[in-house]
Formats: sequence, structure tokens, C-alpha cells
Amino acid sequence: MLETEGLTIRFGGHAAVDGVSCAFHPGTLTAIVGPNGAGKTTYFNLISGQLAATSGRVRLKGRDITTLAAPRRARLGLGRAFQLTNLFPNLTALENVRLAVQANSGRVLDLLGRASRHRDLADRAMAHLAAVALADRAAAVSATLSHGDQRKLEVAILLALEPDVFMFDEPTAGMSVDDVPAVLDVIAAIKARGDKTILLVEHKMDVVRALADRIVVLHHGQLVADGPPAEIIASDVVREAYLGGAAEAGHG
Ligand SMILES: Nc1ncnc2c1ncn2[C@@H]1O[C@H](COP(=O)(O)OP(=O)(O)OP(=O)(O)O)[C@@H](O)[C@H]1O
Repeated sequence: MLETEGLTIRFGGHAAVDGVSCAFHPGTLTAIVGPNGAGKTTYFNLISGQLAATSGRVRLKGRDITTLAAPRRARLGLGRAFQLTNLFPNLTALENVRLAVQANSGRVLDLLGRASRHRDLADRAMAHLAAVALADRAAAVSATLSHGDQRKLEVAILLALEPDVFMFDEPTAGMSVDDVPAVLDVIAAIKARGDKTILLVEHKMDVVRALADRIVVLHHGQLVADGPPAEIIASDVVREAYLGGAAEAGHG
């Protein structure tokens, strides 16, 4: 379980995330929504460790990780798809995923011979590429992939790292409509496993409706609503938070 308690960050006098207490459970996909500037990405940054909290706590499987650096949190099971910053641009798609498989593989593989170890890593990397419908681009140098394919590659890398918690910040932003279903399918497949905790920041309400078990609404850095999708989408607080049309803006 991932949990934040009174999580707060101030920039100058402004609380971008303001006392957010929330628990996220395995097998549940929670969509975090709210208008532009509500604090969604900042909340993600506080959880994954890109930003240090002014006050409050972050706990992962009961352990207080509030002051740990981002790489330590990642090793403890927090997985976040970063907007393309995780890719080695000069390596192929397969090499990028294979490195992630390798980073994640324990000593079990050392028992295998060198050749079979190499093959096993490549096979597993290919399976992750196939999961995001990118197997046919395995040999392409990452920098030459389309934006949509690069985003899919990031998801494949995240799959290879096998985190307990998957954090997706607008995973389909900037993608062509043809690329979107593959990413949504893979997120749905992660959810179907039932043992992963999934957080999704998403502006597109059709995506939220399709995937979310629960919706948390942030507004001015505060958690203003939390509940089942049908209830939250119909609620006054969400209608008010979205006045100005942020709900269908699809950017951020
Ligand atoms: N490093 C920073 N320094 C100062 N202010 C910041 C910083 N990061 C975020 N903010 C402010 O915190 C608030 C929340 O921003 P954040 O990007 O988290 O919102 P968001 O809900 O993700 O918005 P969007 O939907 O547009 O991505 C904004 O007012 C933003 O200007």
C-alpha cells in the first residue's frame, strides 16, 4: 500500500499540494483529476521523490519514504513513467527494455550460462515490447521512433522494472489516436493482474471512465473529492472544479 499523510509542498507562500492524505491499494487504479494547476503533477513528484515535501509523510508498504531520494524509492517498488527522460536515445528499443530487464533481474539469471542468459533477457524484453504493440520496432534506434512509440517504449521499460506501484502522468498525451489503445490496453492488463497499485493523472475523462476504479479530485492543491467514478463524475464539487473546461483540455 502507498499512502500520503498531510502531504504538503510550498513554493514561496503558495501551497501547490496542501495537506493531502490518501491511501492507494493494490489491485486498484486511482485516477487523479483536477483542473490545470491543481497540483496533480506536483503530488506525483512528491510521491516519487522528484520534490521534497515541506511537511507530511509518504509511506510505501508501511515504510516511511518521505526523505528518500527518487532512485531509492524506485528500488523499493515505486515505478513512474517519465516523459521520455528514461530513454537512452542512441540505443534501440529492444536494448532500452533489455537494460531495464537486466537492472531488475536478480541472481537467478547468474545461474544460467552466458548465452542463455543473454537470450533470456532479450526474450523477456521482446515480450514487454510486444505488450505495448512495439515488437515490430524492436531494432529501431529510440531517437528515431515517433513520439507515440517513444511513450509506448517508456511503458515497456516500466513493465520490465516490475514495480509494485505504477504511476502514469497523462500516458497518452501527444499520441496519435492510433497509438492510444495499445497504451490503455497495457494499463488495463496491469490492473487485471490485481496485485499492482496504479495511479493515473489524466485529463481525458473517457480514459478515466474506461480505467478508473476510483477518482481522487485535487483542486488548489487540496483533495476535494474521493470515491467511485460514477459518483465523483456526477458530483457538484467536480463540476465546480472543472468550471472553465479543464476536463476536456487533455494537456498539462
Ligand atoms: N517548481 C515549482 N516552483 C514554483 N511553483 C511550482 C513548481 N511546480 C509547480 N508549481 C506550481 O504548483 C501548482 C501546481 O502545479 P502542477 O503542475 O502540479 O499542477 P497540475 O494539476 O499537474 O496541472 P496540469 O494539469 O496543468 O499539469 C501550479 O500553481 C504551479 O505553478
